[in-house]
Amino acid sequence: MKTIKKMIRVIKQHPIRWIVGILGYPVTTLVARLIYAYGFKEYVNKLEESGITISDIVFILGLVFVGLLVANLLEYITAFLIKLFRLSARTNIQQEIYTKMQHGSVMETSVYDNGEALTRYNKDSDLAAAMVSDDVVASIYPIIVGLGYIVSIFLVNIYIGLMVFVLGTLIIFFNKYFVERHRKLNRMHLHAESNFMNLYQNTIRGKISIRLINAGEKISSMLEDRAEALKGVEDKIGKLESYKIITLDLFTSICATLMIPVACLFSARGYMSIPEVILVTQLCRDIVVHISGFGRAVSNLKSHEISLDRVIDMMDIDDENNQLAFMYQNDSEPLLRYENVGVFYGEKCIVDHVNLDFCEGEIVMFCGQSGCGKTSLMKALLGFADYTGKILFKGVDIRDFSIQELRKEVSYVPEKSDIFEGTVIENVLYGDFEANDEQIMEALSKAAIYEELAFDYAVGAEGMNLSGGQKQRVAIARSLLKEASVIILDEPTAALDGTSEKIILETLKELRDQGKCIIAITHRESTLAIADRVINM
Ligand SMILES: Nc1ncnc2c1ncn2[C@@H]1O[C@H](COP(=O)(O)OP(=O)(O)OP(=O)(O)O)[C@@H](O)[C@H]1O
Repeated sequence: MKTIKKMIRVIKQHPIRWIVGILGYPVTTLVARLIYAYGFKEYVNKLEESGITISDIVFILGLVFVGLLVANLLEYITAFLIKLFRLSARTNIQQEIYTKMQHGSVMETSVYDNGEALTRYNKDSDLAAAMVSDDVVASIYPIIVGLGYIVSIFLVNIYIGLMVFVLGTLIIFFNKYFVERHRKLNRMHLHAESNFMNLYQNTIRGKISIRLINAGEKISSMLEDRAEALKGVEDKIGKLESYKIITLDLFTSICATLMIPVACLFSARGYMSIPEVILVTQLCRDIVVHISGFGRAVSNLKSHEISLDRVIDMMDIDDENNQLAFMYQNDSEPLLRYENVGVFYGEKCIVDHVNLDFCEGEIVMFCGQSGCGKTSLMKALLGFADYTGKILFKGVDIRDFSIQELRKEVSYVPEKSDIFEGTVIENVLYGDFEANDEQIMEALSKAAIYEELAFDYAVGAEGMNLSGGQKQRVAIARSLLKEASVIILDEPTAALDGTSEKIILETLKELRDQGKCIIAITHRESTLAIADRVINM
């Protein structure tokens, strides 16, 4: 029941396509086979009649041919529909994952590091889509078609029908053991794959550091170990599949073969005609194929359910609070107030009982021991860390209005900003995509970067061809482009030379004079010098 509920979540986006695709394919296949069987029977009957003409035979065969053609055409259309469903289901899942990574709570999304998020986005979304489409078709198909065949055998001879039914049920029960083993191994496989991907991603990201500390060999050997672990699980899956072939599949095929002498015996005793023996033999072989297919499909369905669970985990991430904006200015209140605030990462309390006020038109600077929680206090305001107590913006508890609205009012330059692949201008535009050239130039010049980097200078991935100070200044220019009333800067001048620092500090003073609230975290004496207030934590 739980599995069905999970599946419905994906199916409900294209229900018609799914229902027609799932049921249409096996039903039309069954109809095609029945037309064939009926045509075969009629053909044999006619051959046994005296006075049969060529035109009678042509008429029967023609009728069967047209019937088969229509049934096959419908079969292909429904097969196409289910393929279409699979593709759109995968795209929808990926889109939801992508959206959650963008809009889900930062605290929850940070659990998924790069490798894990990528495995879920690429592999799990594909397997989850396969589960609700191909695996369901592959499970229903043998039930509908196989049952149709068993009924046909019952109609020919009830005893052989009963034997086939009992053996088929027995084989399905044996299959259960392999399904469970396969599911366990598949879970291990996904885990091993994520493990490998995580380290692989880290080696790409940290390629410079790895060279600097001469850790290449160590990392390579760790990667090899993880690849080996992955291969180990793949070997186990391969062994299980081979074991299944030489036990269950062999048993299934022996059962089907045994039906031939039994049918011959029935024929010798006069209970069946020779054409019926041929028909039963043929149908028994088909049933074996369907029973094996059913086993494989259920096994895949159960294994792929793990992937569905993994993508649903991500799809269930809560969106960041997006209540309606509810902002008003209460002049008697400070712009920003921390009331008895404690910041937490999970159970870990970083700071507690913090009471602070920040007003318009002032520069407040934080300094204090590394790791004492300066950045965390700012992260709480931006919704990146859990907190207790109250944070008030313009007199209103920030929990009472949307985090998106709040972020419009706050510009934040982290200690290490994200620099994206693209031009300088493209990087700065993240501050305000609507900004015009003049505004961009002003931001670049106030961030002391205007003369140094051309607008269209091509920035490499993660800003690899920019100096530390240039990255910092591009990030500051980006934050200046955003019209915010609070500007928070984490170590804004740490990587700057004296001249650039001077320009940035002038800019901060200018912004303060325009009524902005500037909050900076710094340890640098020359930067602290322009503060109206210094908070020592
Ligand atoms: N995402 C996180 N999960 C768990 N602990 C965290 C997380 N981020 C920071 N911490 C911990 O919170 C504490 C405070 O970190 P924070 O970055 O706020 O310090 P800071 O005062 O800004 O330090 P610095 O001056 O070195 O930047 C540290 O002990 C850090 O290990």
